[in-house]
Amino acid sequence: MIPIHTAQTVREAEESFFAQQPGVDLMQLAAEAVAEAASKLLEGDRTSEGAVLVAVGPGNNGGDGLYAAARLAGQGIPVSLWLTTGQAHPDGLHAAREAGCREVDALGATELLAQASLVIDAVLGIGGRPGLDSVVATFAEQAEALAIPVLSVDIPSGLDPDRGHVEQDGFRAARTVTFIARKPCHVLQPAAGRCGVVQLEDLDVPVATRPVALQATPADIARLWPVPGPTSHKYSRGVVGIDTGSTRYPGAALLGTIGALHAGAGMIRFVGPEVAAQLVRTQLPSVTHGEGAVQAWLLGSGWGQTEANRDRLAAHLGVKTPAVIDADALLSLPTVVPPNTLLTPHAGEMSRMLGVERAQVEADPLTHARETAERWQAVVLLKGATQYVVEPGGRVQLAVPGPHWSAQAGSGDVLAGICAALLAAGLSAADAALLGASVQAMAAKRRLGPWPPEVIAREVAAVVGGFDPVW
Ligand SMILES: NC(=O)C1=CN([C@@H]2O[C@H](COP(=O)(O)OP(=O)(O)OC[C@H]3O[C@@H](n4cnc5c(N)ncnc54)[C@H](O)[C@@H]3O)[C@@H](O)[C@H]2O)[C@@H](O)CC1
Ligand SMILES: [K+]
Repeated sequence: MIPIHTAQTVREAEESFFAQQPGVDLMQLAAEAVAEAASKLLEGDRTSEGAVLVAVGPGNNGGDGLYAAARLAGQGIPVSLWLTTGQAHPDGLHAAREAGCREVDALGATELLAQASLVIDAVLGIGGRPGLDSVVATFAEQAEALAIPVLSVDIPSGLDPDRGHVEQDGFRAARTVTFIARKPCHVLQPAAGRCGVVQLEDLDVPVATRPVALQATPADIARLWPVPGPTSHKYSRGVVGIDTGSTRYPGAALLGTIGALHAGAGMIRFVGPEVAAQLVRTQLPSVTHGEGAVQAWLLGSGWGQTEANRDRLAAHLGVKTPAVIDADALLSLPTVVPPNTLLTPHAGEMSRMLGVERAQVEADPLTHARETAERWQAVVLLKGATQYVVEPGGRVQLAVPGPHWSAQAGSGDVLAGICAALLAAGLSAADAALLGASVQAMAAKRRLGPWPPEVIAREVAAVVGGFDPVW
């Protein structure tokens, strides 16, 4: 799991490091890493005038950029500096001038762009207020329009380091070299999409504070997956009870059942409406029909918004079996849900659950996911380009990210089914959510393109097969 830290936490780590080791110059270490990354991006194209154009802001982020500029100029690479506010880190500026960097103004920077091989974005880092001055914003847009690679120092300037929300257009980096720890903007969409490849340089500065979130990696998912052993049987692997679908939406029932089956459910009992049951029967012969003991319920997908939802939900929740509650059922929740319940809303559903606008959830998903988890004392999987697993008490985990092709009808139905299979296998709701969302993303990555959700669901089985240590 990759720890994600806020700008404040990173600052505190830096301060206590300085207190203990005052002789270490972190800015030089940062600049060295930036210069090395720049050299790699240049790929030998160092001849054109203004090969590297460094946009320099007034603070230490600009300082990193200036010392990196000095290093590159020292290697004989032509480097131009644009001091975006006219102010700059004094020692860094001195070093860059000494090394032979030349200075341009805003107009000169724009003119040079067409010939530049690389832009280093050292305007603002973790000390910046979100947003860019309009001249810098225009420059960033032009760099993107001309497809000039951008190397961002610490964060693409103008982003809020602690959020995934993007206020305005700005730099779109090919690579971001960040320091000490990854910040939320590096992993939360849509901001993460502006960072390009994120390269972490920890500078040997330890961070003692609890991370704000943990980002899962494919290796974490493989390690945590409940692979069956020699004593496993269908009941021990977990029986999933599925009550999903309606006359209007029978397909949702089939998709969730396909999801559960391909994620390794030991057995499935389908108890949804007959129209959905018929569909499942013809497509999935291993699914059984009718009531019986189950280890987890899958509820809500494709119910439609009807008065009957509250009773349909209550009929299953009464027995305190763990449950995945999805889609329309999320709007009929009782005030208390059984332990190990997983709620799987997207932003629109979460906004209705909380009685706020969808835009508010999208602008600050984490706060709203936390509020949802606290209100129902249940684990929440907030679906979207970034998939947040939030527990009551505040622990936040982020699923392995996947391609944006998955933003399609039916993905959520499949995902709920995958999570239900994991819940039935005995995982906690948080692990079921993290593994479920991650494995679907990993499957979508293997099947890149606009494949329908049931195809991605079948690919899940292939991904899970790779987790088996025996074969
Ligand atoms: N804290 C750390 O761990 C380390 C920090 N380093 C660098 O230092 C950076 C942080 O430096 P600073 O704290 O000086 O902050 P920044 O360099 O990010 O920006 C602060 C400066 O920009 C001005 N400013 C803020 N928002 C603005 C806006 N929207 N438009 C125009 N000007 C604005 C402020 O008045 C201030 O002068 C990091 O991002 C990183 O690049 C590295 O040198 C190494 C380690
Ligand atoms: K920057």
